[in-house]
Amino acid sequence: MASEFTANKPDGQLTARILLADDEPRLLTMLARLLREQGYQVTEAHGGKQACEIASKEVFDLALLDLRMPEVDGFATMTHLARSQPDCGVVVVSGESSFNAVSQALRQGALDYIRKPYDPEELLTTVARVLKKRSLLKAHEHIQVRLEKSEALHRYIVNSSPDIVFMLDSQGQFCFVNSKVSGLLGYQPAELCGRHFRHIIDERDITKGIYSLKDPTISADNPKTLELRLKSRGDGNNARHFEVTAFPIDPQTWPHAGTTQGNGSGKGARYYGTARDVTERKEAEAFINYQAYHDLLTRLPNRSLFQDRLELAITHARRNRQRLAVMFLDLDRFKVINDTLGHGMGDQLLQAVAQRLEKCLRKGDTLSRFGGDEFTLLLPSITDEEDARGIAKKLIDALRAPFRLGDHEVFVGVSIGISIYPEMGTSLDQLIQNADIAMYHVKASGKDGYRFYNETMSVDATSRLQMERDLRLALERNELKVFYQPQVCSTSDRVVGLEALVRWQHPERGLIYPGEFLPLAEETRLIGQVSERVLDQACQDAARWIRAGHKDLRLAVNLSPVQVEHPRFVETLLRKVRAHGLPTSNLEIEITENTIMNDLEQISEKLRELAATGVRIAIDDFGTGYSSLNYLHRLPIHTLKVDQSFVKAIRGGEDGACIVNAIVAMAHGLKLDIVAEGVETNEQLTYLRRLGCHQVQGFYYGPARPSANILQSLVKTRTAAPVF
Ligand SMILES: Nc1nc2c(ncn2[C@@H]2O[C@@H]3COP(=O)(O)O[C@H]4[C@@H](O)[C@H](n5cnc6c(=O)[nH]c(N)nc65)O[C@@H]4COP(=O)(O)O[C@H]3[C@H]2O)c(=O)[nH]1
Repeated sequence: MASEFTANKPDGQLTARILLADDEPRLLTMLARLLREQGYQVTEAHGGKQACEIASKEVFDLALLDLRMPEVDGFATMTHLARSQPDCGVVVVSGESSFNAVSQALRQGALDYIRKPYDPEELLTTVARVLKKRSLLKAHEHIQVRLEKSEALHRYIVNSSPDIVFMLDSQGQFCFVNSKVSGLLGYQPAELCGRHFRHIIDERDITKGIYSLKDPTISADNPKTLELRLKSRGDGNNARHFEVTAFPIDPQTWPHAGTTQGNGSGKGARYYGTARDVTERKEAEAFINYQAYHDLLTRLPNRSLFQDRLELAITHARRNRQRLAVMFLDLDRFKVINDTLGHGMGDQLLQAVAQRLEKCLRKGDTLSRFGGDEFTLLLPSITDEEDARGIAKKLIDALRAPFRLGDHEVFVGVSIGISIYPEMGTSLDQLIQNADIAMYHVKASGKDGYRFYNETMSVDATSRLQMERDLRLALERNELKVFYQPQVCSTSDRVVGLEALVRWQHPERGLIYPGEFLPLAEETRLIGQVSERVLDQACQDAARWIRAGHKDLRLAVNLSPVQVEHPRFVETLLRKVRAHGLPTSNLEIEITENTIMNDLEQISEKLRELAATGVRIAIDDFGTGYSSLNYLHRLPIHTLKVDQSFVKAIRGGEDGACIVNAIVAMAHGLKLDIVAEGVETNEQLTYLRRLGCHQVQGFYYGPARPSANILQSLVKTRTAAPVF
């Protein structure tokens, strides 16, 4: 039970409550009067027994007790008071002056001893002193309790902080660290106290950490904030990122007393600091940064990072008079695979390609994904072109083996253009652009190879761009026309078929032949639109001629690989043919061996589907490609078209003639029709007739003509003169 001085007198003096216990009524009354005169609140007890009873009900600040009292003496009363009112002070006022009695009273807790008869002045002085002492003690206790509460609150706040809070001594050793360190890094505060702070800093940041505290400009008003990696306990590799703020503290201002509880007392502290875990933020920043400079699919540097590195490499090469190489790589057949097998497979393929390419490179080289199926490569220090040539060959070889994508095995090639600093460009843009131009020349000349840039290529590139623009316009303005070349029966001279051949009626350049614009159309994917136009027009024209009475007329249409490899090729083709009312049995599609071999499995299925509807299939330019007997009998092929280069060789027993012989024999053996292309002379015609090649096509019978000229030629038969 706490005893408080409950009221103040008007003059501000405390009014203490005093219990008097004496068995002599006269002395009791005198003492009570004396004390009351001083303003104290006095309660009188006649003997120890009554004192104990009163003390059980009322609260006192001080008890003045006689020792010798009947029934319950002063010692017993003290014992009772100590139990019931431990805060009540006791002063003994007794005639008993033996040493034993006095010392026992003091041992039992009496604060002072006044011997009877007492000097009133002396008694009042003692009472006032004891009360004052009691009051000071109470105040001290009160402050102590508040301090403890406050310290507990602060400790709670510090330990609940989301940050590590620490203090270091002048040597940089921990003298306090909050318990957050255990959750974030796994250390117990007690094991860190006394250890140097470098103990928890990642090796890479130790110098930075140590020098930061030595900075003469840091102060409480100007704390030092820096990012440090701190090691987790027991796992040096697993560092986390912290934003550490630290500043020196004036030791005079720091209360040195305190409990330790394992965290350290902060004694001797010279620096105070906090460490905020910013690992997640750093990781997010690192990821954003990575994303900004990398291609997430292949994990290769992206265009921006490549350009940064190239810029640096150029500066370095210029300063050291060195050379460097930039390569522009474009995959061959990627678009077809991507369209046919889907983008998921396409992505897998790009990843696999990137891995294979990377294996060919040295540390310091930068391979980047430039976009789509384009990659760029920087070789920062090469001695001469031979170095670049060696790498280019290695890259081409690396992609030669087939790639396994699910159940499919696919082949991709790569076309590589190379520019060398300083001979083939001195700036970033020039080097990349020239490598790109060189790459296009590889594509134009048959793909899967490499070329170094030279100045004549730029002219081509400019005209190529112009042509691409023109071709788009041509599609819009309907400048593409379909011409037809007859396929004639060599024995009857009757026109049995017409081959549709596209022409571009250019407003300025006149008639342009497909050899000039189809490769570009293939590269730029415009081939899809070009082919649709031709197919539409040709089906429409042929259907009209068939309706006009030429019901056996065969229409031969060339198809590009891009068309055939398209996933919905069969469906699209049949829809068009039927839309124009052309019987499928009157249509023959011409495809090259290379188109078939690009993906034998897929394409044979499509050809079977088409053949089942009556569409005929012809192999164009036969003899110039694989000429594999293996696929001939596995596919629904109706016609072989002998390439005109072999027909041209029918001149007095050249090898070409032998090839024609072989092809015709093979076609007979396989029961296939055969059409010889490029027949220009009577000699060739006679030779082919004798060989049993009954269908021919060529300038001998006339070139391809516009549709307006066709109908009349269909009714004519010829003996010696051309059809057209
Ligand atoms: N020297 C000579 N040449 C002759 C003779 N008879 C015909 N030619 C030419 O030989 C080519 C035959 O067509 P191809 O082998 O299918 O070769 C075609 C074909 O592969 C492609 N092509 C033409 N039109 C189309 C089309 O609409 N779509 C697709 N995908 N390709 C086409 O372009 C190639 C070239 O077509 P063209 O320039 O029209 O050239 C045609 C034709 O004009 C001759 O007696 N002597």
